Amino acid sequence: MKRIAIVGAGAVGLYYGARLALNGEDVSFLLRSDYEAVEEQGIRLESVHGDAVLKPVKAFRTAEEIGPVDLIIVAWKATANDLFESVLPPLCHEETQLLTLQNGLGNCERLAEIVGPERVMGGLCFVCLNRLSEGFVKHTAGGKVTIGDWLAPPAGSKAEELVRRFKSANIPAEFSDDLKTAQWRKLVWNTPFNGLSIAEGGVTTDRLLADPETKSEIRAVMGDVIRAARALGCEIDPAVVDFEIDRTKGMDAYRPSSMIDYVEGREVEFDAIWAEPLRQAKLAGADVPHMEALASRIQERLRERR
Ligand SMILES: NC(=O)C1=CN([C@@H]2O[C@H](COP(=O)(O)OP(=O)(O)OC[C@H]3O[C@@H](n4cnc5c(N)ncnc54)[C@H](OP(=O)(O)O)[C@@H]3O)[C@@H](O)[C@H]2O)C=CC1
Ligand SMILES: CC(C)(CO)C(=O)C(=O)O
Repeated sequence: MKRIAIVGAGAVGLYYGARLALNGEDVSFLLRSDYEAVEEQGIRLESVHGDAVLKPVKAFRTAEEIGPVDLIIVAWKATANDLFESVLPPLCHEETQLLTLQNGLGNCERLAEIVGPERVMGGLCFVCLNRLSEGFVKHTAGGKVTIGDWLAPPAGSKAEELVRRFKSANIPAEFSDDLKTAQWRKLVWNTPFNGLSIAEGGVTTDRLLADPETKSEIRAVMGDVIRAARALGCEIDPAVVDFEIDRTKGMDAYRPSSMIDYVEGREVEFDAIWAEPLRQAKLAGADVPHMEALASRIQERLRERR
């Protein structure tokens, strides 16, 4: 059987790791603050796709204790990526594959520097997951994971095989043969909603949509993201703007992951979700004034918080 390690076992890592383990996969979790609770109570999922408990859990405090695995799933915030160089080597053998489920841009590139681009995959999670207490994840909406290879393989996609394993574990998943476009497609949501939830001082998505001014800003930022993607050769249908706004209405008072980090005083994934997309947009010559203004407002909020 193939061994899997979850690096960053928060909302996303606990949820997908537990689903895979419940389907018989050999999953080890690298845990920090949740270690004791998970050892005692296991991982508990309350989910629109069915509640579940994983117990016992293969729980570890260090990568060295886990040892080499066949697949590493990275699900910590991009703000922890500087630790890749120390955490990943003990988990790798010569063919270990890596899947990042992180939001934003720049994560695959960091992994590719360590193991080479052909072993890296990216997954975009169109899902609402919150870790409500240690080892306990609530999954309130959505569920699809779009998985693609960072470097299009000459034959036999690793990502396609992984999609099959995710689906068999009760995780809706689809394969993308264009990971870069899929990443920008995900940013169409994260850039405005995660961003304005911080820029407006820590507010939920229902409040952003209830205010005509912020709602119109959401549309404008989404337009910029789609324009930036196009300048980089990634075509996104502008109809996704209405689709995403309607989908978000169904999430009620949702707290985007970056907004939770902001209100709880933790580091925010600013580089991955705003700075790097903006840098790439400008390099490609895209006119993105709303993305730019939003990034400045977030920086201002983060400065005030210090
Ligand atoms: N939540 C969601 O619905 C979605 C999130 N995403 C993306 O997925 C990624 C993960 O998000 P999410 O699960 O919400 O984040 P969480 O904050 O819930 O989880 C991050 C986890 O990483 C762990 N971690 C951080 N640093 C280390 C370290 N040095 N060693 C071991 N563990 C560490 C944290 O441990 P500790 O608890 O000890 O700090 C925590 O368990 C992000 O990129 C996010 O943008 C994408 C789509 C949806
Ligand atoms: C957009 C969403 C809710 C998943 O669809 C997400 O990525 C987040 O909360 O960060």
